[in-house]
Amino acid sequence: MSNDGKNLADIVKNVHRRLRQELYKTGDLESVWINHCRNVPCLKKYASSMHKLATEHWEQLRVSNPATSRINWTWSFLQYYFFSGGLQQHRQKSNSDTEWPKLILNESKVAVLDVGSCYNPFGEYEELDVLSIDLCPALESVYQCDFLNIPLGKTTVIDGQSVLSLATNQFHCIVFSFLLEYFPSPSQRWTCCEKAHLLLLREGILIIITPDSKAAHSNSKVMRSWREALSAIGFKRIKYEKLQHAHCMAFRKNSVESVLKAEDRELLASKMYIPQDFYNPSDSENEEKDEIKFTEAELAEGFTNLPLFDE
Ligand SMILES: C[S@@+](CC[C@H](N)C(=O)[O-])C[C@H]1O[C@@H](n2cnc3c(N)ncnc32)[C@H](O)[C@@H]1O
Repeated sequence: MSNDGKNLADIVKNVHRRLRQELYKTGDLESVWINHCRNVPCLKKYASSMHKLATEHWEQLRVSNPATSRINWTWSFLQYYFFSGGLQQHRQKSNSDTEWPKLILNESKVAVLDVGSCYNPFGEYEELDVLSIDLCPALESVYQCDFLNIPLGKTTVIDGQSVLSLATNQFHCIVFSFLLEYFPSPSQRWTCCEKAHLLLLREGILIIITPDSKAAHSNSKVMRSWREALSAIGFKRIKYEKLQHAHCMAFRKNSVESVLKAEDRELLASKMYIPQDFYNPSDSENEEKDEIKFTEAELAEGFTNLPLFDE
């Protein structure tokens, strides 16, 4: 990978790392997140670096080897599920008699919410009606919105370039592409997944893509833990594939509502961990304190192996 690509990937990874360090130092998740959202120069630098990294460097790889692309993977899954009988197959398997949402029949478009979109990579597909949102958009086609704190209600309200609220039971698909590992805490990842469940129509799809250049099995316990947590919300994993640089997963919203007790929610939220959550560079004993064991290499790198970075 070129030096330019490495520098851009470093900018992105350093923001993730700094958030984790701040949380470790203060233990105050709310203040860490508020301060981060106020740091506009940092958010803007991240947005332009991520945009450039994806469109100038990863795009080359997508052209030369389409099977490595998270965008292609997502599109081909959505084609299968919404236009080639996948939905009906899974409906039969789950013995559901739910009627197919009218929106699809009327407009022939899949309503997609792309969270943490950055540069609207799914805007290129005519069959998708995409609402792209980001904490700090890189392009005007993406609306500003902090998904962690956005109110959910009866209608989606957009004011200028910002989304002020999102309507529940509205979307056929929600995409978290390289989003969840941005957050320093499992509870924030869990909040995102719970919100996705409320926003999706029944039988809708949550796509989760998380970067990892290692072999599939090396982080299989992490992926299994996520699957268990999501299952408790009412999501069934119906597709998993390890691409060269990412885990790609499709979860189907099976149940309409999930009633979870506060203590269960806390336990389930902790299942949305990533290896770096356990890593503290200044305390080598930290690993010993945690129930879940990782090797030194896993702790140091974890999911921070962004595509192309280690080539
Ligand atoms: C690694 S980038 C991924 C960009 C794009 N989805 C892709 O696959 O290339 C993560 C993005 O998530 C955005 N993000 C982080 N927290 C967010 C939040 N709470 N609400 C909305 N977007 C958020 C960041 O601003 C950043 O653009």
